[in-house]
Amino acid sequence: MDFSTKPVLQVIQATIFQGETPVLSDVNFSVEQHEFVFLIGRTGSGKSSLLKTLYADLKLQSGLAEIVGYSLTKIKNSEVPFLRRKIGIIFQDFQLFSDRTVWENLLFVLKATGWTDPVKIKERISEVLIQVGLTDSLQKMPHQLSGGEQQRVVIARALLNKPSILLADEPTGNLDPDVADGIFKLFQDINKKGTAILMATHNHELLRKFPYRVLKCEKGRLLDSQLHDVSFGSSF
Ligand SMILES: Nc1ncnc2c1ncn2[C@@H]1O[C@H](COP(=O)(O)OP(=O)(O)OP(=O)(O)O)[C@@H](O)[C@H]1O
Repeated sequence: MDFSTKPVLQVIQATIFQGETPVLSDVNFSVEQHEFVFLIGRTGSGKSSLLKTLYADLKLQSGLAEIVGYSLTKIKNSEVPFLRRKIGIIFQDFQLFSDRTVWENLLFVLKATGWTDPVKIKERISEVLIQVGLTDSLQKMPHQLSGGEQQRVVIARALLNKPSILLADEPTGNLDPDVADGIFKLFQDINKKGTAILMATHNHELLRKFPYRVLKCEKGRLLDSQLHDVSFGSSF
């Protein structure tokens, strides 16, 4: 366990680009260990571009950013897989291998990230499936699971390497409201156990119900509810 008080993520004077086009400028924020932060903004305002920059899918071309101990300015391509082991990434569309069982989907990630001991592999897969409340689904194919169950497997997969932060892009977007509530509660449980969470969402209900800190992409800037009056009325 990391007992330091260093932020898990820090961005200083960054510009977020899509190709040559700046999407967000003068981006400054940090996320502390154990924090839960919402990322909001209208469609096309730059939420996904920011998240993609944070997991090194888009290059940080200007400014500084450090996440889970890696500098995004200096990171080499060969280091990106190691960075992603310490970040859990969760998207709206589930992206499980449709031709593999739950067990095989999880096993694939562990093997790809250097796990070799069969006993430890079995143990870790059981642990994450217990954590997401899916203990009976090991041998099921993704199509045999509901949308909410599939999203739980995706979350289990993101937890395998005990990440310090989860980056989630609209993780409840495709789900029925009741199912979405269950998934959100799971994120809260994970956060309570010490993993920071940065979650992009369009879900007004969540913002009203849970007074977590909010970062808002607006007109090419990133506003922070700790510093600015961030409105999240009806249009974001
Ligand atoms: N692959 C891409 N190539 C070029 N431009 C892109 C690409 N993806 C997104 N953009 C542009 O970058 C800007 C920010 O898009 P982004 O996807 O980050 O917004 P968003 O806030 O995540 O939107 P949404 O809520 O719809 O997911 C938009 O103008 C978009 O058109």
